[in-house]
Amino acid sequence: MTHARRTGHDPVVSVACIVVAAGRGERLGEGCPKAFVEIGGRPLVWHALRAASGAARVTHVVVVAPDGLEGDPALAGAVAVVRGGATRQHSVANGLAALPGDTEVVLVHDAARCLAPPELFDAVAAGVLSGHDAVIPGLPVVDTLKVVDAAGRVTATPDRAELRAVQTPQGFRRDVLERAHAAAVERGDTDAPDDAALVERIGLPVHVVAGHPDAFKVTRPQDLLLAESVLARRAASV
Ligand SMILES: Nc1ccn([C@@H]2O[C@H](COP(=O)(O)OP(=O)(O)OP(=O)(O)O)[C@@H](O)[C@H]2O)c(=O)n1
Ligand SMILES: C[C@](O)(CO)[C@H](O)COP(=O)(O)O
Repeated sequence: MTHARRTGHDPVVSVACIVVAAGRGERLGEGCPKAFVEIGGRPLVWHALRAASGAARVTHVVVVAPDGLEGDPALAGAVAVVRGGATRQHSVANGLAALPGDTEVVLVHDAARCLAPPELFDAVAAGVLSGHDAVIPGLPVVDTLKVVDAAGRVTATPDRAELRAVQTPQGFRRDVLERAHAAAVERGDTDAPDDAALVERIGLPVHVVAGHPDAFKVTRPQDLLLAESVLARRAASV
């Protein structure tokens, strides 16, 4: 995990993955940081780190951890562990500051999307290595979405065919992501919904590739049941 590997493209390209794991998990309500809630007997962040490290194109993994948990054994194997910030955006910025110097491509991944498979990391990295500035995985939405005003009135029904539910890992040329975060600081933005939104704000294109159903975000209690069932399905298929 800490060695730059051949990616199929010469010369060797260093692809780092920042796993953000410093959130509180208020919607999950387990009373501890969400990334340290366990499925299959291991913390969510352990599963996320394992998947990122298992991707053929990922050469380094940096974890952004909650205060006081930087030394947790679940994080062994990361090239660096840094402390989280007040928002996801701040946590990613802390991870960016800790990247190995030779990093050219950065993937940013939510520990909460703990079951995203290694192939998804590779597909996103491949998109950046093929020349895109920013690549994100997305799935078609299954519900009809409405735009609603403050009074609860529907103001629009967007065409579902044009919408995607986006996931992580999201991949970027390192210089692009650093520029996007620096511009956010200059504008005073502190809580971007995702990193792609910051790249959009500096006017650069973001390319969408196929997402994966297992890359869902553990957000509410029922998501833990789904995660356990995905692990059981995987165990049954080996
Ligand atoms: N200050 C923060 C906030 C979020 N995250 C990370 O960003 C990812 C996506 O965030 P989310 O699912 O919203 O996690 P929480 O903020 O923990 O959830 P909640 O909003 O329910 O408290 C998670 O892996 C989370 O650990 C982070 O590293 N630092
Ligand atoms: C980054 C993300 O997972 C993309 O879907 C999502 O925006 C995180 O949102 P949250 O509000 O932090 O759960």
